[in-house]
Amino acid sequence: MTTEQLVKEIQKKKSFLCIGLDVDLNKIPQQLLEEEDPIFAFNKAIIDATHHLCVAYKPNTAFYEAYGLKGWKSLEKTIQYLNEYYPEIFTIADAKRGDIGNTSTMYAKAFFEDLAFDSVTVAPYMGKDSVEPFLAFKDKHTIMLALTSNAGAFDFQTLSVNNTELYKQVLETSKTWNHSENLMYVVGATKAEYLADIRNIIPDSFLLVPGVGAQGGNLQDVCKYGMNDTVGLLINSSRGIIYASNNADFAEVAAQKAKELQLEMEAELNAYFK
Ligand SMILES: O=C(O)c1cc(=O)[nH]c(=O)n1[C@@H]1O[C@H](COP(=O)(O)O)[C@@H](O)[C@H]1O
Repeated sequence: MTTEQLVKEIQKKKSFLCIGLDVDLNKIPQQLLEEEDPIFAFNKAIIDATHHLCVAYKPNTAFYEAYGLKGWKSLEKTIQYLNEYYPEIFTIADAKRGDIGNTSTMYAKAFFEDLAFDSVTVAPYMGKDSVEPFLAFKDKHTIMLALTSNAGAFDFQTLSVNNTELYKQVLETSKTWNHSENLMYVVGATKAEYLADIRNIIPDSFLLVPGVGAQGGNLQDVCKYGMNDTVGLLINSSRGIIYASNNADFAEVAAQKAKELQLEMEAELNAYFK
């Protein structure tokens, strides 16, 4: 999917919501455990109930890898279902990969070719040759960690290097890489006040912003500092939406939660583009 197609979808739905499909069998309605593939059954119900309110889904691969072959199969069925029935939706494999170039190429093939995701998250720690193999794929997007939502973000990401903070150096340097137009960046919603500085370095890039809902990030603050003329934001909530109920009405209640966020996003879009 191209960035232009993503922006069109945001404008059409008045939403830049990304729903995280982080499925934990201990948290889903227990009657689903009788299904042949409980993870896929859960995802399908959530997707069917919420697809009109969001523009992206982000399965975090950890929640699938934890269940071995069965989990990987559920991930494959989920992305195939999305690509077949909701091809307008932007898909993110949250895998946080990155390795020597030769290995990164295989990671890129796994997520972009075999599973056919639109994007994958990567870690920048191994540098240019670990990220460029992902960037080489046309109309695919590589979402690199910049400033993450967790407390440990302050262990390394904000340390001073070259008289700047490491995450800022990561942003600056990554702009010089081949096909850097295929980069997006992760900035945690819990770090909204840093977005003004971040926008000075990467004014036009899309940002994936996780951390509203369960982690306490504030949507309005993220929009205030992070929105740009093409919106430039995908705000993710996982647990806050998919586990809003663990009764038979889970999909319906998830849709209500998604609708609440969509309405807040619509208000932000109306204010910015008035
Ligand atoms: O790359 C991510 O998506 C990510 C980066 C980050 O800084 N913080 C963060 O929470 N995430 C992911 O975003 C999701 C957040 O989930 P909730 O806290 O349940 O909304 C999880 O899949 C995290 O792994």
